[in-house]
Amino acid sequence: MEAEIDNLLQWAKKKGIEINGCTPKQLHGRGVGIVATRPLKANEVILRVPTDTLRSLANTPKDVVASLPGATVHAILSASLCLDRAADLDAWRAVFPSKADIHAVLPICWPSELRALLPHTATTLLARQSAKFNKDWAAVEAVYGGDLAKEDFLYAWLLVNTRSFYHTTRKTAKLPKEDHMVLQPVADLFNHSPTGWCAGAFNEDAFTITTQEAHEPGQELFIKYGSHANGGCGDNNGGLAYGYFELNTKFANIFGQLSRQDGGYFGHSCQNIRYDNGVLTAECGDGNGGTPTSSINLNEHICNVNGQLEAF
Ligand SMILES: C[S@@+](CC[C@H](N)C(=O)[O-])C[C@H]1O[C@@H](n2cnc3c(N)ncnc32)[C@H](O)[C@@H]1O
Repeated sequence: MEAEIDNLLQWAKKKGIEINGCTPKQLHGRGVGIVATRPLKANEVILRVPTDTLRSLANTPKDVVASLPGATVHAILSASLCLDRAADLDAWRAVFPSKADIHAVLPICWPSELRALLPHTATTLLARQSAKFNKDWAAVEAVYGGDLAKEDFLYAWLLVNTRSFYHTTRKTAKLPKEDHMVLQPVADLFNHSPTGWCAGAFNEDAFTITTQEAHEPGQELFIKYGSHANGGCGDNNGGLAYGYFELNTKFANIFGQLSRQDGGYFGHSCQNIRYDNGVLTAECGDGNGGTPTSSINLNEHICNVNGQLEAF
């Protein structure tokens, strides 16, 4: 894997992806992750991925998008990943987990006798995920069935599922949350930790990842993943607990549009903030002097996980 990582770093440099004080590394039990190569302080930008290197709906070949009207962005990005056989992608593809790795860890690929051992909550989520995949495959098979095998589409679909980020631009701010899904070479190598994570942020030009605390050389750097639409709320075990968090830390104002984002602090640039029947509404500055009214349905982003409110 060392040669593949060196190759990826050279490719990334050519693409304008800046990596500072850290490098991808094969880690026991976690595939590839990112580790510090020198002492890092808090607030250092360790990765900058220019917007034009993201794989998004906007830069998917127009013929692929046009051939799949009404398909989810997840389906379109996955089909495009399968159909794109350009050698330019080889450096990135070489560090993907293999099909065998994906099959080993993701229950959607497991035989039914193994799936039967899953706890109830996981079975519910898996049923939702399988339904979403089947719908996406039906849309793609109808157009590309002669060219794409279901197994290859599933592999690409699961890569998108486990490696995509949410990224909003002025153009996409008003689209549904799922339409903000993008793939980000190199950023997709950060593993997840629920604590001690680095912060991701984006603007029109780039996506950046910044340390929030000091790291020693060799220490792994993590980010904190959000959930996908096909994740959603888990089941609970009964009983009541008091769940609380500050909405301001979970939602952002993106060019006048309320959006789900950790550390978003929408309250800094929105006013007349109100809440009615699950919907948060406010007048939010759009950066052009306007303050359009924006609403977001909190039920789509907050759930009760075993008595604790969680945003996803
Ligand atoms: C965005 S990728 C991260 C890079 C990945 N490790 C790789 O080799 O390409 C997400 C996948 O990494 C793995 N992963 C992420 N965080 C992890 C952790 N804390 N421990 C173990 N595996 C993790 C899971 O398989 C997850 O689906």
